[in-house]
Amino acid sequence: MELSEIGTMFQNVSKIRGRDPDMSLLPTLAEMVSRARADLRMGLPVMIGGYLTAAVETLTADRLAAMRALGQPVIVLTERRASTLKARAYDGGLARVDLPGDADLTWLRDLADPANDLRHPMKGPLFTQRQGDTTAHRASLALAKSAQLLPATLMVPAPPLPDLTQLPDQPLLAQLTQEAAMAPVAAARLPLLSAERSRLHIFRPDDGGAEHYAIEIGDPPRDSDVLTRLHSACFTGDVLGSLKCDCGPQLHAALNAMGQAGAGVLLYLNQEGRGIGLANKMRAYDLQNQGFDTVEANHRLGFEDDERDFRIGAALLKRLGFSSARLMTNNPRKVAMLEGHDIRVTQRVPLITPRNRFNTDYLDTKAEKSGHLL
Ligand SMILES: Nc1nc2c(ncn2[C@@H]2O[C@H](COP(=O)(O)OP(=O)(O)OP(=O)(O)O)[C@@H](O)[C@H]2O)c(=O)[nH]1
Ligand SMILES: [Zn+2]
Repeated sequence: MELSEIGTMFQNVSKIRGRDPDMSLLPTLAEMVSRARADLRMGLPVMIGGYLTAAVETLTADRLAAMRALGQPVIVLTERRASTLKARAYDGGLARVDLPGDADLTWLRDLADPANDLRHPMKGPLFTQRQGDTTAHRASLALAKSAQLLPATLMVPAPPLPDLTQLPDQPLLAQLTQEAAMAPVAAARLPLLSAERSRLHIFRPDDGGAEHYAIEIGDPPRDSDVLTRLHSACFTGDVLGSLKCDCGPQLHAALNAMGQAGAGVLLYLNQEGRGIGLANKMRAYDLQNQGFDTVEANHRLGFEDDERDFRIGAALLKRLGFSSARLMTNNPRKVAMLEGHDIRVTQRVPLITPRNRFNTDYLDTKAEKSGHLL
């Protein structure tokens, strides 16, 4: 669906309702996408282009039957998941698998979720499609990921259904890759153990995504290369003190260093599990208990190694008025990203924390596969 058609669609809706609303009261594309995320998480299908689309993870048996009644559905998987399942991905990054006539909800869920891969390895033969436009299918996976669901959807061509969220495929894809604008919402003084002179700032993106935080220690001059940490949320490490990763110790080491220096900015980005969300991170941990490393586990779930959008860090620093940083990290990608988005990194400050028997393999994998300097 073209952008111009969205306007027509809205006009039709207003005609149905028998009034002529001010267009500014109707949802924008960004708002429709945010609504669609919530729909998929609840198990409600959405329309993407000409396809009725449901997330496999939240699909119910009734809705599976109803989708089958409309035609031949396809299961859309990322190439990562497809390669684990030995399904051919002809579409560059994704595979469209024909839903077999006898497949039930359990079969479908096992296709999306690798939890039982080792127990029931054979899912096939899987027949994948190779012709036609895949824009809507690509958009469906991007939407599922942004809803922090498993990247697996069920799609079937269908006429528009009233009351379902309707999204145009190409604009949806563009919207999901666009950088969100960050608005400051509130800030207040917050004395910390590591630094009594601290402020917590809350930022809200304009795309309905998660809020992010900045902890400003002291009063760093805006023209200085401020001591900076980009920290990604880790509920297990930051809050529970998990021994499986280095997040908790890194968080506190960074705050302590800033406290001692008397100035710094710690950006707390709500990108749990390298952007896949806590539920998927726990799925990844379950796979790690089955013997896969942190990168392999992400791939088996259908994700890339790292699904974070690091542009957010640069956007927040700029919002706070900084243009250069001394960055506390072992991850060269964070340095490259900031430099690529107009933040000069004058120094990389290593942030090495102690190893233990639960995190040592994880740290080795970060060094070997993700390029961390440990
Ligand atoms: N998917 C996944 N995420 C994990 C796992 N272990 C930790 N994480 C997440 O990884 C992220 C770690 O973030 P950071 O410490 O900011 O980043 P980093 O890439 O390790 O780089 P550094 O700046 O060197 O620490 C957090 O979002 C954690 O929740 C795992 O096994 N799987
Ligand atoms: Zn962690």
